[in-house]
Amino acid sequence: MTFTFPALTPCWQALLEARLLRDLDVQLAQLLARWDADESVQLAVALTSQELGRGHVCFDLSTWPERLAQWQAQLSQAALSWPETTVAALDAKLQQSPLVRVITDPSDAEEQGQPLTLFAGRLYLSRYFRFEQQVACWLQQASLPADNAVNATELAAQLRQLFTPQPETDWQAVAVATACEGRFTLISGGPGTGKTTTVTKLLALLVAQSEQSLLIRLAAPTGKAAARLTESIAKAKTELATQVNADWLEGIPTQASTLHRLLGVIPGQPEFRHHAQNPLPLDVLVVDEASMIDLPMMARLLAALPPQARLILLGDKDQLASVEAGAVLGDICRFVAQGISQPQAECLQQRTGYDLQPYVQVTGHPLCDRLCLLRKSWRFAADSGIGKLAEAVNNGDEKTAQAVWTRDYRDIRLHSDEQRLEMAVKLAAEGYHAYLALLDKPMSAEGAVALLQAFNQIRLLCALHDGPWGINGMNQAIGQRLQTQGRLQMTADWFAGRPVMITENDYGLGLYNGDIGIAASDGERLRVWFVLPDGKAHGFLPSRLPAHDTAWAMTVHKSQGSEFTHTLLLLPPETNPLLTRELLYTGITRAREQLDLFATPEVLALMVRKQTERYSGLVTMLETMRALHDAE
Ligand SMILES: Nc1ncnc2c1ncn2[C@@H]1O[C@H](COP(=O)(O)OP(=O)(O)OP(=O)(O)O)[C@@H](O)[C@H]1O
Repeated sequence: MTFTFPALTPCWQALLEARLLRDLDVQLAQLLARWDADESVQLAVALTSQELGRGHVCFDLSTWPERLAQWQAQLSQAALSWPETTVAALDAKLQQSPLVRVITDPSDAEEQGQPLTLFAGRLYLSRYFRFEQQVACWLQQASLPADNAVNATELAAQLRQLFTPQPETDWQAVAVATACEGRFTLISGGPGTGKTTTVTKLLALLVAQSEQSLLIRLAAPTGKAAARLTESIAKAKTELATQVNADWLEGIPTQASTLHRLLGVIPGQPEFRHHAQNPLPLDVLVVDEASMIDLPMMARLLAALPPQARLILLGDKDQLASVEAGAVLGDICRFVAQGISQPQAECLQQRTGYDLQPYVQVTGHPLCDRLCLLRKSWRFAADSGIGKLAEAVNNGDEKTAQAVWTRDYRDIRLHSDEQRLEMAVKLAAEGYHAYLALLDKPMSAEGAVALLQAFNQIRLLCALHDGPWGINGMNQAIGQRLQTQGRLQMTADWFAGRPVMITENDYGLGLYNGDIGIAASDGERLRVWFVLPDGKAHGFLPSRLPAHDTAWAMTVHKSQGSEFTHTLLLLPPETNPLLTRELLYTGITRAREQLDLFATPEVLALMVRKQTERYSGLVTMLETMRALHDAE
């Protein structure tokens, strides 16, 4: 049976034509209109679909009047006839709708088949409500006191072995002491705050304390982030080797995998091989770059953990949230502001010797005791402009973010003049000469490792895809410049020196979204060389590659999980919804030693002010569960 959509009313037609709603949003509303003809309910359905496309988990009803006002301002009066204009009236309509399941207790798992769910003034597609509910229920359980009793005296002694006592609180020691007890720990920190160092010490301690051998797994959301975790864990293990017994380190794996690979992809299906009925075989799971995990992935990951396994999430709460819906790490980290409980402060003081009384709040959620913030960056020295700029942007401190450019820091440069686009092309092309110089002889696997290392020294990051200020325009401009300079011969689609980024996972080839490769001849044929997780380079024929883009320029979103010695960050001259504080902070912190920023002071100021808001109900859900639990 085929379903024919009724003709659109002028109001819907106007919203579509003005691109205030997408076809998909309108079609979903129309499809469900068979069961509820109320127009305000239909508009709420369309908005819920639209919000998902924008990364929000739900439609927050409190934004309804604002949305109607925006529409009103953009549409001709003739097209308008809004049914309900107040939040209370819309809420009441939704509560009565046969399409909507109304939830008051967020742990209520009984399914009634409605496609939409209303909870605490938020309208969800029911599937997304279930994802959020699964995550909240897991976190609620995991924040209860654990029954894995530790030997307190032994633990305190081991912590002293790993951390030399400091005059000020050593947050790394506090994080390790926190994670030694409990099923879940989240460690958030900016670049170079020692997340990998801390987790390596933690794993060494867990190995030392365990009577049986522990099965530990390391993972990250993308191939690139997994490769970086592999690299940094190996480095941290080497640094730790002089400090601890060799057998403590032996149990720590050397390879990290992507979350998709860990969970086991089934080709053509959204579900994974590992789930609640077939849990992952592991005792401890460490996941890095957790800010990139979207809500459905987080729900599936948590469902696949065996009941007694420990989960340690690492990430930077201030970075861009996941591309898909949700901001789970950011949501959880909102509880950091609530401090820690009195018993937790006492326990941590016993273990580490640090006085944490100033952070005690009696009314905090139990989840607060599972969160750790690393506050000191070891990567950026006191005279680092990158560090100062990142800090000012992150704090929303517009004045300092402007003043840093006048302080003669040698590692940051601002280009605001009219010629900045041309300058970005020039600097990027110059920076890429170094890797192109390595193409003068047939490429071997060893040579390709060096080639990719040279390419990773510098990268141009853009906020946008399209237009001259986006990656498409910049990739074209850089290619042309290198060609004019005689560094490249772009005779066809594929040419020696073309860098590409993979944009979809190919499990068969072992290439993942975000992987970077470079085309170079092995003497006989042109191959595209990638460094695989084992650290070795492998050359693929161009025709075999999954979807890819040229990668002299990449978006800030795609650069998450990567760092470059020299980063060029190009921002467009006009305002755009994508220009946010999180994007600016993420772009700046991709730079290890040198940052060239191409932007007007006005756009920078606007970005420092504009924090991303992702609508979700996770925090309210956790608060409600706790209140209901306390009332029992
Ligand atoms: N307590 C410490 N004392 C001295 N150096 C430290 C300390 N903690 C970390 N470092 C050094 O700081 C650098 C960054 O540490 P690490 O890689 O653990 O940070 P990270 O937060 O994981 O970094 P990234 O943001 O790059 O992922 C490393 O060189 C590490 O050796």
